[in-house]
Amino acid sequence: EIDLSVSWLGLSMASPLFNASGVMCRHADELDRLAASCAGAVITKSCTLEPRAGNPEPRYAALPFGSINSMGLPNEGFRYYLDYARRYDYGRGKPLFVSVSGMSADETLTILGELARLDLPCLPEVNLSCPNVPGKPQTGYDFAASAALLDAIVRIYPKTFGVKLPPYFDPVHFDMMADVLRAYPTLGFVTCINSIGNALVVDVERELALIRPKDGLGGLGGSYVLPTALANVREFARRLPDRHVVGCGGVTSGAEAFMHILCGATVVQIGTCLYEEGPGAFERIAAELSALMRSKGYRTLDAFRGRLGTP
Ligand SMILES: O=C1NC(=O)NC(C(=O)O)N1
Repeated sequence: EIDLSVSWLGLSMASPLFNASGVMCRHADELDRLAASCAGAVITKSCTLEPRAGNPEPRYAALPFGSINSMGLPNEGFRYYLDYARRYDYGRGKPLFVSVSGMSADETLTILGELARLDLPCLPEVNLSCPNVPGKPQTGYDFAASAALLDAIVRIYPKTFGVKLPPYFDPVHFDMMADVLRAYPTLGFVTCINSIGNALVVDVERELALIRPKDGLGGLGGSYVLPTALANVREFARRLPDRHVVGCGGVTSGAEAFMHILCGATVVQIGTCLYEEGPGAFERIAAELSALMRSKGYRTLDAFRGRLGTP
């Protein structure tokens, strides 16, 4: 029988699939719905110190092959998510991840300090890559700022944590960011990728950008980003063999989840497809993945994880 389970970072998951931060995870009822679905884990919307309404609408648009968004970190504030993490039923076997995206390094450190004090079984995913707060650069594209933040984080957060990375597009940048990340032994996982930032989609008939923030600039998600996501998964998995890579980007089917795992992903997050299809996507994609594995004679994910070859 096909076994889709994953054991990693002291966690065990019945399915390698869960939501990408930002999708169906801003409010407690959404998070509960994810926990009740076939998702193998749950991650919260990136939180900031104070609640945020986010950017003016329209700020999300579905596209023929994915999505564009400039939400601007709308969230209930970190205390809301820490409270959810306090009340969460870890016994049901679905890990909880808390995404953290302070509006400054200090905010991120304050949030992580509070999280450390609670000493809960949840793990932080520190978002280094939100492209949608006007005037706020993606930390992940500034290697010195990333190192400085990580230096400060490991001083106040003693446990295992992860980071959400933006996509990189040059081997030199894969090398430079991997060199930064390698220096932090408690960095247990890197999530590749966040949306491809600052894309522009045009409505020809109305001669308008599709979304309002930043005059139409927003993060690209969905099928458009799959090849870039796979490259980032494979390149970071190669460079950080003793850490886990969480694959994210362009997963709409079992075959695409298979691709991410073949490229080295331990587990896989689903964003745009979840937003458009709903939590039934987890069951469908898991069933498709199982069927594909069966057709190839693989019984477990370990049988093919990281085994992508070159012709
Ligand atoms: O990290 C993020 N990535 C995105 O694509 N959008 C959200 C956001 O805008 O809040 N944040």
